[in-house]
Amino acid sequence: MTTATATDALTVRGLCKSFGGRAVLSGFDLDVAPGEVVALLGANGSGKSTALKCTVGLVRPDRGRVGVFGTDLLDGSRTADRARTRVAMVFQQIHLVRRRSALDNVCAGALGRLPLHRSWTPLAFPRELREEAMACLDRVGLADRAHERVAALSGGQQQRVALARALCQRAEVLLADEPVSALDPSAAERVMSVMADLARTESIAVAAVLHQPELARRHADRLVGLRGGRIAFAGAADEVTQEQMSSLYVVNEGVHS
Ligand SMILES: Nc1ncnc2c1ncn2[C@@H]1O[C@H](COP(=O)(O)OP(=O)(O)OP(=O)(O)O)[C@@H](O)[C@H]1O
Repeated sequence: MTTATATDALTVRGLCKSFGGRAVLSGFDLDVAPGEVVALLGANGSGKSTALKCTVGLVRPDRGRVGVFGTDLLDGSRTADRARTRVAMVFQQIHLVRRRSALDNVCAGALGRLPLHRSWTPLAFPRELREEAMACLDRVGLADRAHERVAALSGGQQQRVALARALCQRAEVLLADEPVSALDPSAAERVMSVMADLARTESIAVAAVLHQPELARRHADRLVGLRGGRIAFAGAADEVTQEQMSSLYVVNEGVHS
């Protein structure tokens, strides 16, 4: 059992989830500190996405606890809802409004923290917010594309817009589900570099599901391996052995794919 420290941004304990009586997650634990990048690795069907979705509340776990800076995220309270706004999620299939500009999409990241008494339309985003969004785009190297429609950007650029949107949300925890799986190697490298740089410079706690072990080793501080819904290993990126890594991808009768 892992022990949470006062500095952890994200603390996950004992998550369990079954679908149709079949256990897909059995006792998942995770701690991520501000500024730290943790990569979740594992074969298809090992439970990585379910672990992230349970963590953010998109899937209700059967058991377990999720804490964000000490607040229980799953207890259904208003405090939990507020704590959830500190968490952003980035997916493989990029959830941006394709016909809107990159800048509008980034501004939309702030909707959760804007006053609720007026409904914001892209034209009404306040000037300060547009400036902040522009600074976020600049942080991911896309200030010069701010006014282009998202549909006109490449997959890697769109994923960087998604990261800028998380920045504009002022997220302190970022969960990324296969953020680079659809990208070519050089775009994947760039997106991971940007994500790791944001983690370190903005003190964001990042947990990312990755399918590329070497990319994970290069950009993550720690690696967590999942096999058949259980943690197979967890350790510093430079200490996890090649054998441990390879063991995740061995065809195994216990793994659901
Ligand atoms: N909503 C659902 N209903 C039923 N089964 C599900 C559901 N979501 C996930 N599963 C099953 O849970 C298991 C784990 O799925 P999950 O998507 O978490 O794995 P993963 O490690 O992320 O896989 P991949 O690398 O292929 O994305 C799989 O066998 C999957 O079919």
